[in-house]
Amino acid sequence: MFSRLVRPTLISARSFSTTKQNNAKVVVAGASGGIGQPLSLLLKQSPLISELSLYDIAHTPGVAADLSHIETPAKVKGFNGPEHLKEAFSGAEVIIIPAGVPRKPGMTRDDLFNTNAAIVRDLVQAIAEHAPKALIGIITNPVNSAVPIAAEVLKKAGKLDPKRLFGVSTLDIVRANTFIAEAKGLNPIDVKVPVIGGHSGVTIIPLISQASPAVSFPPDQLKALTERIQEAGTEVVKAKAGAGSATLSMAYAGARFAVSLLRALKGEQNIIECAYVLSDVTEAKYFSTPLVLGKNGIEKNLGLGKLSDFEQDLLKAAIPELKKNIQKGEDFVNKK
Ligand SMILES: NC(=O)c1ccc[n+]([C@@H]2O[C@H](COP(=O)([O-])OP(=O)(O)OC[C@H]3O[C@@H](n4cnc5c(N)ncnc54)[C@H](O)[C@@H]3O)[C@@H](O)[C@H]2O)c1
Ligand SMILES: O=C(O)C[C@H](O)C(=O)O
Repeated sequence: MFSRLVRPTLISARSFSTTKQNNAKVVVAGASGGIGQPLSLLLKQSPLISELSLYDIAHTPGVAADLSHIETPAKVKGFNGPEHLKEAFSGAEVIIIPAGVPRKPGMTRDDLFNTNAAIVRDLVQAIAEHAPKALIGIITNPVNSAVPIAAEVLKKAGKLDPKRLFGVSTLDIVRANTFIAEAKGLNPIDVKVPVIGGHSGVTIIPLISQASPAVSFPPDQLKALTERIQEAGTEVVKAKAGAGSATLSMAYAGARFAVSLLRALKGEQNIIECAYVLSDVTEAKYFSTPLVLGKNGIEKNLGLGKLSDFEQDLLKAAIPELKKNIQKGEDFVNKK
């Protein structure tokens, strides 16, 4: 089934005029940041977007003015500060949230909770008020807790539609594709590796046994590759040495995910992405698996597929950590 994973083409500036267009308003919340800026740049190139709404608490007018000169149809508008949330969010079909602080060396994603939980809560509260039908993609870490926070806020507002809320784990898939392609001398464009679970350390579960094309590795190499995929975010944090975490690869992954949502909204069939969503596939209430996307968000959850013994053990290790992260997010909204 994973051969049907679809990789979007991020269309270059001049090719848009012959391509079918859409009228979607897309919001990037956190648009001035390390992820927000390149993500907005990539989205500005999509013919599926008629309005690109850039929201942040700093620097948005400059980012919007800059991007607005690019010769593609998407109209760019910048909104600075919470008093503009209504205008920024109203009528949006897709809202992608990369707002919040990134890690420094030595930190875990969970160490970001104290700062980022409130940011996600407040932005999602504004979505509940101004764009309750939007498809929401949460990039902000810790994703494992941020998505439960968003769900609880939406639930309290009577606006939760579990089919429309996603934690963006696409970067894990992008990395798995890249690393497996490198190891086997393949073109990464042809490689599709599902990555399930959550988005931190042991909760990231690459399903290399389900890769397309089929690949196999001796046990020690399989373990090393799996651990590299699980720790790839830390690899970037260390390399950036205090200047943040992955931004450019995340912008690519975020654009890939947003474009997949838009293509599905437009009625394209067989759009499949893994994402961290409300789920009854495992004991963890939120879990990432491959999803068929459609006009209303999740059309079908494709579940785990057949796991190898090695992957079963990864799943066992992930569940307690996921449950803890989920509880922490829910408690943040409900036990104040
Ligand atoms: N899901 C993933 O795979 C993944 C990958 C990389 C990074 N991340 C996470 O994405 C987040 C952003 O990373 P970054 O490198 O872009 O950080 P950054 O500090 O460069 O940018 C964050 C932006 O958020 C803005 N912001 C802060 N509070 C806001 C609010 N209340 N409303 C709107 N905007 C607000 C800031 O002004 C800034 O422009 C971090 O939490 C990071 O851990 C997730
Ligand atoms: O590692 C981080 O803190 C950022 C992100 O979650 C990543 O996987 O790159």
